[in-house]
Amino acid sequence: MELLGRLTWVRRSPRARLGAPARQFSTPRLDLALAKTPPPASLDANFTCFNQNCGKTFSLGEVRYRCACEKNALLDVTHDYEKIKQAMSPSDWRALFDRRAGSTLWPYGSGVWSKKEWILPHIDNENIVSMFEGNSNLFWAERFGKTLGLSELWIKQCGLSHTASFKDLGMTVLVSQVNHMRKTGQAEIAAVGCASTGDTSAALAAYCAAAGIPCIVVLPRGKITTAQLLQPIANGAIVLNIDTDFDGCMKLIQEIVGEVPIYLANSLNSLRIEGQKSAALEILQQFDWEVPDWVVVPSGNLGNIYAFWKGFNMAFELGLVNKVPRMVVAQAHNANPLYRAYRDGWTNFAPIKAEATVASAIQIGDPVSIDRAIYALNRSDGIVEEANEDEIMDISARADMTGMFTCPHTGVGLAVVEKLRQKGTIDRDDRVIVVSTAHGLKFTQSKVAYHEGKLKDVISKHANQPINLPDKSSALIDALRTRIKL
Ligand SMILES: Cc1ncc(COP(=O)(O)O)c(C=O)c1O
Ligand SMILES: N[C@@H](CCOP(=O)(O)O)C(=O)O
Repeated sequence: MELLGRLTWVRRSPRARLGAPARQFSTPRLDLALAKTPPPASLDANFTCFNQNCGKTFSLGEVRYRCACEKNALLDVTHDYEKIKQAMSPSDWRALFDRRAGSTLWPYGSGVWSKKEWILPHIDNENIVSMFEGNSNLFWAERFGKTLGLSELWIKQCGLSHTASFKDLGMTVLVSQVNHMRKTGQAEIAAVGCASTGDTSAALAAYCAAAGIPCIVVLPRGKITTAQLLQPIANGAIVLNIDTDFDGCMKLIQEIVGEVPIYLANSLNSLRIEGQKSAALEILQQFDWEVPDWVVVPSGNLGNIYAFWKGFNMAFELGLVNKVPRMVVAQAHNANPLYRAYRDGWTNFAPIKAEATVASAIQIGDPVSIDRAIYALNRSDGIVEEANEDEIMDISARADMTGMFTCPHTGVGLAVVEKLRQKGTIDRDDRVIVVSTAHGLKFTQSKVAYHEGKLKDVISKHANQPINLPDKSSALIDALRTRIKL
């Protein structure tokens, strides 16, 4: 059945304006009933060992984060691609996802649950914990792109979300599965817990509060922002401040979930990946299923780069697109274990002691998803690049002066794009997506310090200080004359 539909929220890409043919759509809207299409009964998903030679599988109803094999490998949520292909044609899947996203059809309006069949097909809709996550803005940074010599620089604003970071995407899936397991008696789970640099904890606290499930967050004391600390406090989570760094917190949470019935919510748990991969499918939808050339992801624990690749690759394997983009991991120089391994030709990966960085959420030296990240980079002709503190804050300030309000992690991504453009790795007309992983309003401390010229290792070349004046119009005009031609 060929389905026709009007994409109500696809932007006409610059290529269309530049004369390249953009796909024309018919005007009739898809039948509303289509969007409510129940998942084909045969679709399901399982945990599978990430080690390709193992083959062990486990029910998603099990409390399990790693395989039982001798490698104790991570897991991956796997779907039966043949059954998905048999269920509907690629064009029908595209049309179904397009019709649902952004609608008020529970739970399908969510950017994640509009792809339910590709994420958690088995879960009862009433057990889904969703706050309309996803459907984030894909912003054409036309003016700033020109300063970098790019005609198609786009920002996927995953930080425009319920808790102001991309973590909501994975958390809706994980907390929904926990809710489902508790409601169906599949497992005794007293609470859900995570270690965090501040965004995972914020997302977990919000979704647990929405579900009425107890939440525990383990945080590196003094190393997260005020906004990040306030979120789990406000959502009623048990907030444990530990005198260590994130890597120390990650070690602790893994120890306690092995001893008491607390369910682990870090992206070591592959359920998180399933939700986060939906942002890749959204990018394809927003470009009318055209595949971008580059996707740049600021990275720390390395779950998100794999999630994005997995989303693009699922669409490719299932015939909805004809390729995957080149993936780029962007790291802060002060927390760059993957960059070091890449620079040394993948000969050896060694955890490091991550140093303080303005990109505080990626101050991670011992990433749990190292194998996943390398797997994704090897299958997308991927690149790893880094940016130092001055490069991060300088380009953040330049981007902000074109209307953005970047978090420092977005700054890492932009700085890496600038480097790759300057090297000629990225061409002028390549379509480049930088994933903005959080909202700048969660990270104001570093921005304030930048404009006050108080950041270590940073020259505030674009500092913009407020002018304090008496309440006299003449004083204001005099001050303005020093700034603009009147
Ligand atoms: C704002 C922000 N950006 C980027 C990242 C990196 O994502 P990942 O840990 O999946 O590499 C994180 C968390 O780790 C984050 O909180
Ligand atoms: N930046 C993350 C660190 C943990 O990453 P996760 O993928 O394990 O959740 C955070 O915000 O805590």
